[in-house]
Amino acid sequence: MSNSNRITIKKDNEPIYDIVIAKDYSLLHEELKALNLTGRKVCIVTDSTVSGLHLSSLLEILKDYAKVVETFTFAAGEKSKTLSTVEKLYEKLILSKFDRNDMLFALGGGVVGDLTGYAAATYLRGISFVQIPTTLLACVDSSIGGKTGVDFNAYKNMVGAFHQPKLVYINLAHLYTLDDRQFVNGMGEVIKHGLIKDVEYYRELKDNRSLILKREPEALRKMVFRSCEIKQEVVEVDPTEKGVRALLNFGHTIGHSVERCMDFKLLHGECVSIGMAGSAYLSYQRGSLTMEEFKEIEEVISSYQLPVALPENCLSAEGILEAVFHDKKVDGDKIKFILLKEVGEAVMDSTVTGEEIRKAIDYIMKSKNK
Ligand SMILES: NC(=O)c1ccc[n+]([C@@H]2O[C@H](COP(=O)([O-])OP(=O)(O)OC[C@H]3O[C@@H](n4cnc5c(N)ncnc54)[C@H](O)[C@@H]3O)[C@@H](O)[C@H]2O)c1
Ligand SMILES: O=C(O)C(=O)C[C@@H](O)[C@H](O)[C@H](O)COP(=O)(O)O
Ligand SMILES: [Zn+2]
Repeated sequence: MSNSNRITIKKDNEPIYDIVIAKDYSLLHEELKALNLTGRKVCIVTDSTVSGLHLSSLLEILKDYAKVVETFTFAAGEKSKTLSTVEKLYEKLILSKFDRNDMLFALGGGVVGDLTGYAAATYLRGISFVQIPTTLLACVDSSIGGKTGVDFNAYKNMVGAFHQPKLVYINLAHLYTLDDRQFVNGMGEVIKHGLIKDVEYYRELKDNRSLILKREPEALRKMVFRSCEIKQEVVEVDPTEKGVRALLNFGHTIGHSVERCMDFKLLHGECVSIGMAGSAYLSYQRGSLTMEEFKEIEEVISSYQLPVALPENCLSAEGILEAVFHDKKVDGDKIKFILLKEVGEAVMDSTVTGEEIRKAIDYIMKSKNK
């Protein structure tokens, strides 16, 4: 794995933005100079938890580069990822007279990043934004690739836009204030990367579990770097999800539905983990995975203390199936379902029937968390 600390995301071979992976904020200064914020206003958007932990250090740095530094803080959690929070942010930007040359900084997890990106995509028909992800999930997944948006009527990411950041700056020090549940939540997306794209990486995740769970600095840096590379490989080829980008949705069709049906009491990475177990079951039923491979996937997910089964007696299979057909992968009366062709290679399949998905849901309802 690379010792580099930079990944450049390109479009048609032209660089569009960098992901910088650092142990602190020391590399941010050069990046801010390059963004040329002189005379500009910036607004740091963050949530109520991150603001108490990490806002002041970023604020102090930005004050040296921008004319005005505003902050906008909203209540932490998925339930804030709505148009009404975006409206409050628009109000703040209008009152502070933000113009098209001013910039937003998303400091937080995927909720902050998705919401800030959407506000940036739509305010004045589009202003620039920077991603400073502070959860593992946001570092390896949501801050990269320009998918922005909010939930609507509790349906996930129903309103959104593709809008690429100017920079993704990962300060790995932030990952040490995450509690264990939030840390392993991000491992759901990391394991997904191995399963869909890189069997060797999946095996490393299996073998290096104790170092990763301890957040040993070099193991963490390497893992974040490799996951960012995998996300890069996919989003560069297909930035607006016309094709292969859909593979990043492995586990999400069922996962998003579980998130909604659980009223967001389970976290995104936890629901994706349950969804991956269901989708791996379907891949096994279709004959592309052996029983041993399928069981190993469940074991690897469980070994990170992530769920592979639904909590007992709390959901109806019908309700989950109904919400599956409202997710964004519906194409007429078909659903673009992501299966594993083999461990380390995902494939999109539009022939998966409602009956098959129902069987997978029944499986994750009846199976037990290990
Ligand atoms: N755009 C994309 O490509 C993409 C990809 C994956 C997930 N997502 C979205 O991302 C969201 C999930 O992201 P998330 O798991 O980061 O959730 P989140 O943003 O809600 O963060 C999780 C919790 O951790 C807290 N937190 C954040 N950083 C912290 C830190 N350094 N120390 C202590 N606490 C911290 C937050 O306050 C929050 O309570 C979902 O809405 C999901 O749909 C988007
Ligand atoms: O970047 C992508 O593309 C992904 O699908 C990454 C997912 O992990 C992420 O949860 C994404 O927000 C889901 O996209 P959606 O289009 O199904 O809402
Ligand atoms: Zn996801």
